[in-house]
Amino acid sequence: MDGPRYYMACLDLTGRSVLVVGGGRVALEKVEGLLASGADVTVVAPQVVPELTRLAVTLVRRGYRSEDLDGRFLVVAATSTTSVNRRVFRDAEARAQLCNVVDVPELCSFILPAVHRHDPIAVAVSTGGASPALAQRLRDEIAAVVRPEHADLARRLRALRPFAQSHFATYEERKAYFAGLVAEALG
Ligand SMILES: C[C@@]1(CC(=O)O)C2=NC(=C\c3[nH]c(c(CCC(=O)O)c3CC(=O)O)Cc3[nH]c(c(CC(=O)O)c3CCC(=O)O)/C=C3\N/C(=C\2)[C@@H](CCC(=O)O)[C@]3(C)CC(=O)O)/[C@H]1CCC(=O)O
Ligand SMILES: NC(=O)c1ccc[n+]([C@@H]2O[C@H](COP(=O)([O-])OP(=O)(O)OC[C@H]3O[C@@H](n4cnc5c(N)ncnc54)[C@H](O)[C@@H]3O)[C@@H](O)[C@H]2O)c1
Repeated sequence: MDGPRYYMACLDLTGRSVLVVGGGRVALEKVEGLLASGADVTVVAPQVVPELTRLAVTLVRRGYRSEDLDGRFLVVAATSTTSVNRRVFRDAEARAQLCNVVDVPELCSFILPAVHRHDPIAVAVSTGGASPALAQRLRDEIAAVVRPEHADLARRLRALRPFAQSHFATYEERKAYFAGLVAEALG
């Protein structure tokens, strides 16, 4: 059976408050990804792996409570207890907050793609939940297409944006200018 047709987006988590429920290896992996995106991370779990205590997160060492969701932009749950994961999802849905329960797509309002970063470029592949193993394989193949000159070009084009805004009067002119520069650089 086909799953949902997911809406693809890039979230700006800089300085935004994110809750991670659970403090095991899987939670650690998610926390590292969230911190790398600039999120302000709170972890709630009775037990946490030692690595988590060395990261710049707020640790709350007890079981999850509904009010832990207060003020969060989104929540990721990675506990080993299905009833807790279910409760987090139900609470998040009731508050219209984004929720990912790791590896349980029916308890997710968003799922995670396989990602390759070559800043500022990011390649993300989702199979819509059909196969994470296939998503990883495709991610690696597509990542090989993204070369250092693409990242350099992206940086140079970004630097030209203020000039284009002030120099060209219309959207059409700016579009033609940037398309021309990309074609000139890459053929
Ligand atoms: C891409 C990645 C991103 C990330 O997690 O950051 C990610 N899973 C990764 C790895 C991975 N996960 C699994 C394996 C074993 C091989 C396999 O089963 O294929 C491997 C491979 C490995 O471990 O190397 C098992 C698995 N995963 C899900 C289920 C449930 C199910 O299938 O129903 C099961 C079965 C559990 C079981 O059998 O018990 C569900 C989800 N996993 C997703 C994402 C979402 C859909 C992504 C998409 O659209 O493709 C979704 C729906 C929800 C979510 O978790 O967001 C990350 C790679 C990170 C990287 O390499 O950078
Ligand atoms: N380990 C893996 O490779 C792997 C891979 C994919 C998925 N998973 C699944 O992901 C989940 C987490 O895996 P893990 O290896 O990190 O598990 P783990 O057992 O090491 O960690 C579970 C964490 O959940 C916390 N927890 C338990 N009850 C809680 C509650 N009421 N409130 C808040 N936190 C609570 C525990 O304190 C612990 O920190 C499991 O369901 C597992 O099946 C594991």
